[in-house]
This record gives sequence, C-alpha cells and structure tokens, in this order.
Amino acid sequence: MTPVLNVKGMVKRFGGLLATDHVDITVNPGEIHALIGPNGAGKTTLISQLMGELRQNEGTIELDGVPITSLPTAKRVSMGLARTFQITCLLPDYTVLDNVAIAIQVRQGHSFRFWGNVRHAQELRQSARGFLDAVGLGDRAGELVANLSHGEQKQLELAVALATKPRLLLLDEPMAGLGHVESQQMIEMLRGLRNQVSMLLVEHDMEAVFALADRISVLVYGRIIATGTVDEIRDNPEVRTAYLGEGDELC
Ligand SMILES: Nc1ncnc2c1ncn2[C@@H]1O[C@H](COP(=O)(O)OP(=O)(O)OP(=O)(O)O)[C@@H](O)[C@H]1O
Repeated sequence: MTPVLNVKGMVKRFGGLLATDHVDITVNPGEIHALIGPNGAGKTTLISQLMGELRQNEGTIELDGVPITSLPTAKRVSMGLARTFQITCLLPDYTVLDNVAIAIQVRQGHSFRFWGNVRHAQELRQSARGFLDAVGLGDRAGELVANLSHGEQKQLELAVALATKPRLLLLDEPMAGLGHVESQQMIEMLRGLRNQVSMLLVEHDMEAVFALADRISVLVYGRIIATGTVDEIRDNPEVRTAYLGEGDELC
C-alpha cells in the first residue's frame, strides 16, 4: 500500500537549533496519524515544511508516491495537500459562504475571480453549501466571518480546507481554544471525515488524540522518539518520561 504521505530523513536547522532531526513519518490511506510533543518540539515547523512554506535542509516528501519535495505550496495544494492553522486564517469581512467559495475557485485554478457568470455562481454556491453542511455550518452561510464564535471559525476553517478536495489534511491544533462541547463536536466532525481524507493531526488535547488517532508519533526536540497505536504510546515509558516527566499520567 502506497502511503498518502511519506517523509524520509527530514532535517531543518534554524542556526544552531535542530528543529527537525531526521524525521521519517508516513500517513496511510484513511488514517488519522497524530503528531504530539511538548511546546517547541517542532510540530509546526514540520507541517510548514510539508506544505512547502518552509524549505527543509535535507529529506524527501512524497504524496501518493509522487515526489513533492521541491514543489511550491500552490502546486502541493493542487495535488491534494491542505492545512488548517493554530490561529484561524479566514477572510473576516466576507461571509461564511464566500470564504468556502473562494477556496473552491482556487482549487479550480482561478486565483480570485469571485462569482463570475450566473450559472457558475450557482454551482459554486451549491458546492460551497455542501462543504458548510459537512461541518455543521449550513445555517450560518450568510453570516460575516467576523461575527462567528471561535468554535464556528474552526469549523469554517475545516470547510475551507475540505473545499480544496485534499488527499491529506494537515491539522494544526484544531481543538485550540475550544470549550468542552465544541471540542466534542470537532472530534465527531473529524471522525466523520476520516473516510474522505487522510489526516496528520497535531494536537495537545490528549482526549482528542486518543479518541481519533489510528497511530501516534511523539516528537521531542525535533526527533520522533516513538510511533505506535494509542495503547502502545500510552504505555511507552520513554514517551512518559520525555513528554510529561517521570510519574505523570498520559491520560
Ligand atoms: N523561524 C524560526 N526561526 C528560528 N527558530 C524557530 C523558527 N520557527 C521555530 N523556531 C524554533 O524551532 C523550534 C520548534 O518550534 P515549533 O513552533 O515548530 O514547535 P511546536 O512543536 O509547533 O510548538 P507548539 O506546540 O508550542 O506550537 C522552537 O525551538 C522554536 O523556537
């Protein structure tokens, strides 16, 4: 089985700091692979390299078996990579529907044509509504993004990412800033999407990680110290020590 994502020997240095230390990681079709690690471990740096926003010093990246290591971000997106951010990255003065419609247009190769002809506009709206329904925001389509709650903005960000029809979704802390109820909704939503898209999930919320992940990789000081199932990682003494400090519970 060809992995959707296959990263080999990734290295990123910031001066003397080794932020990514010879990382190998794969995401299989239909898999949710969680990447966990303490603050500053290098999770965001790794995702930025996968998207091509940051150039690695060493290493190779394949998407569905195709090398993408030296491709620009836009090309990677058109080939099926999408990312959501720790801090939302939406157009606040546009409506919820417009934000998704713009993402669809980008996927279709239009930089920013906006609605264009009437027939095209209708198809675009219909398609955008489909993505909003998928994340539970169908009834907020006409609202300005600035008026959404933080949780709703996270949902919209997911819809925007899905609108590019990704093969692999890179999720950078989708639970950040969400209350308990919103987190549960996000977990359910991501669970519902697993048949459509593979995911690399960076997340500090261990309840969410344990609820969603097929496999977990643990990153510490830029290096992956363990990869395994939820049970394997929960029971791994090296992970407990490195990630939480001796004696703490990984719960
Ligand atoms: N542009 C940069 N220049 C120099 N150092 C950087 C840069 N970006 C990140 N770093 C450093 O690289 C290391 C990894 O940072 P990164 O943000 O990737 O960690 P993280 O695991 O995502 O942390 P968090 O969980 O807090 O988001 C940190 O020591 C950080 O200070």
